[in-house]
Amino acid sequence: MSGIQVRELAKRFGTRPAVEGLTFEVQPGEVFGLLGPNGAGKTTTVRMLTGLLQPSSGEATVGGHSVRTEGEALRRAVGLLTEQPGLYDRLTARENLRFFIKLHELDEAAVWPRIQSYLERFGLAGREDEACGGFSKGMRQKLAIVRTLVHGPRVIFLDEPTSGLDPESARAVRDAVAELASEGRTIVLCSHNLAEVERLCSRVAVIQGRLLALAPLKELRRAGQSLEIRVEGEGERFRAVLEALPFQPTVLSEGGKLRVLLTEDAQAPDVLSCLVSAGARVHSAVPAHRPLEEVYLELIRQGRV
Ligand SMILES: Nc1ncnc2c1ncn2[C@@H]1O[C@H](COP(=O)(O)OP(=O)(O)OP(=O)(O)O)[C@@H](O)[C@H]1O
Repeated sequence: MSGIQVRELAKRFGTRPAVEGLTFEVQPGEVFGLLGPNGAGKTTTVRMLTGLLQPSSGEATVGGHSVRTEGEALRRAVGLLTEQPGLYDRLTARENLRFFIKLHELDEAAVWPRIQSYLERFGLAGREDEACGGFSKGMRQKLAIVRTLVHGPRVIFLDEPTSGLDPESARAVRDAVAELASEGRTIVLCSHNLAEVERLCSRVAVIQGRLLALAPLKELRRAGQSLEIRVEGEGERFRAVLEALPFQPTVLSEGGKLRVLLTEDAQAPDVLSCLVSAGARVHSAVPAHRPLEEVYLELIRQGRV
């Protein structure tokens, strides 16, 4: 079985639970976001799913390998980009990569063309024979990503992959991630960069010691969608009539702009016909999604109570 299947996974350090009751699945070809505030248990979860830490209870299968009983095979099969690039400063980029090629017992001649294509994509081609100690933070990060991909893993865990990268490099990395997913690889992205999560992930889990939410990104954002309407004159004149609609929407007005919070798409036509009947001249009406950040912060707030 490929992809990731997690069932009631938990880790305690001593008597203190770091994470518990984690249950989710990630399909091949999916970019799955693992979100949560500092100390929420993301790293602990990733370490369990990559065979670096034994769970206290529960089970998970990653790329067909049990995290409990097949740690060795699992560690060889997955790709893991950790927060710290963990490169050998005194070795050149090529030597660093060669080290991992040997570790995975791969034929260098066979894998190098793919590695070379990543080096080119990330602007590192031509720098292969320089010592990593002299690389900038971004160059080290990009080399660490190449290293994560050396063995062509089917399941890839990326912790803050674009941290420290300039916008152009960050885009190159995002494009590479999307491409890896389109090749049918399973990708788990841990990130505090919610704009990046919105761009890359199809589904997310929000955790804080336990699962607070597990949903397609679209669904999370739909919670609290709104309609942004521009009318002639002051929007405030229409607030009362809109709030009197059967579904009693919350209405915010500012100058000629009205923001009507909806609970479902089907309410939009009612809002517009109500406005027109009340004599409003409507210039535009645009559905607006609530930014992921707002939904995320609300989930964390609710999770704390
Ligand atoms: N080896 C360890 N020994 C004891 N406690 C640990 C250990 N590793 C993690 N923890 C605890 O487990 C909890 C979860 O930590 P974890 O590093 O998984 O969080 P995180 O979500 O990755 O945070 P961040 O976003 O800051 O990286 C924290 O309370 C942390 O102190």
